Amino acid sequence: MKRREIMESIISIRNLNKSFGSKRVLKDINLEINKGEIIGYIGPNGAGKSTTVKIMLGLLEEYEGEIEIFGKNIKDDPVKYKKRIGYVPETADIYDNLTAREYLTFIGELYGMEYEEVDKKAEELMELFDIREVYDGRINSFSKGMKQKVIIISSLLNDPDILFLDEPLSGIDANSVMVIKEVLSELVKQGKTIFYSSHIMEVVEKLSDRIILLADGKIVADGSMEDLKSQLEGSLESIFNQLTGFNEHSKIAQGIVSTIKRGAVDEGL
Ligand SMILES: Nc1ncnc2c1ncn2[C@@H]1O[C@H](COP(=O)(O)OP(=O)(O)OP(=O)(O)O)[C@@H](O)[C@H]1O
Repeated sequence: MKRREIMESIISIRNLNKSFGSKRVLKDINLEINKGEIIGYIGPNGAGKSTTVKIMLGLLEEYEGEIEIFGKNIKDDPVKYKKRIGYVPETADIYDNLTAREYLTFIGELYGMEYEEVDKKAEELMELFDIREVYDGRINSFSKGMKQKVIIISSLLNDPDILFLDEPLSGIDANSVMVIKEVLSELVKQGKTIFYSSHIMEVVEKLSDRIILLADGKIVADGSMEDLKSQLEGSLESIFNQLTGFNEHSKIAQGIVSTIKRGAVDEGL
């Protein structure tokens, strides 16, 4: 633990189990997350990462086990804790027909902020994220990265204590990625907690002070990058491969390439 002297649990997950029909998706998840941690939550496609996040956000209500956020069971008061969290979903249903100003002020007002206050804050954040010129443009005319920036801004308007980020940098250019990484590190220094889910291992490795690896609904690793490296060798990508038992990338790639070639007409161009 780098920065904190006293550990204060901010998210506590106990014996979490979740099934969709007969399929068990989360199997006995236990996690204590402390204030000020930046958690890299990783795992193969379908491991159960989004499901865990959706349960914590109160978007999926049927599950077994207990979840406490800010020291209270989320089922006891399913509304209050949400005012103190921000969420950047993997795919967002953003109101495309609105302008960024309309959308962001609407979100701010949902959090109970005054229109003038949220309007000013949103405009300043648009400026800082280098998209001020489209504040009054309709979101459906934005590029993927511009939309993603609007979603990130919307998640920060209420100055959340916990930020859940699901693949937040997708579509964002390299300069803005540097800014956002810096913002996240700064927020953590101020005591915010960040739950960061991504498949981009380089970013997770650099950003997170604790990495949790989920495979087939179970936690298979939980520790700092140094902890993981003391048990296994290589980069986070290679540790990920080792812990998920994956060593067939060349064979699979060759299979894909030879399948692509099959049956295609060679025009001899
Ligand atoms: N609403 C649903 N109904 C049925 N099955 C679901 C539902 N949502 C998720 N699942 C299943 O639960 C499993 C975990 O899905 P989840 O989206 O949590 O994985 P993930 O780790 O976030 O994957 P990815 O990295 O691809 O985003 C998958 O097998 C998925 O098919």
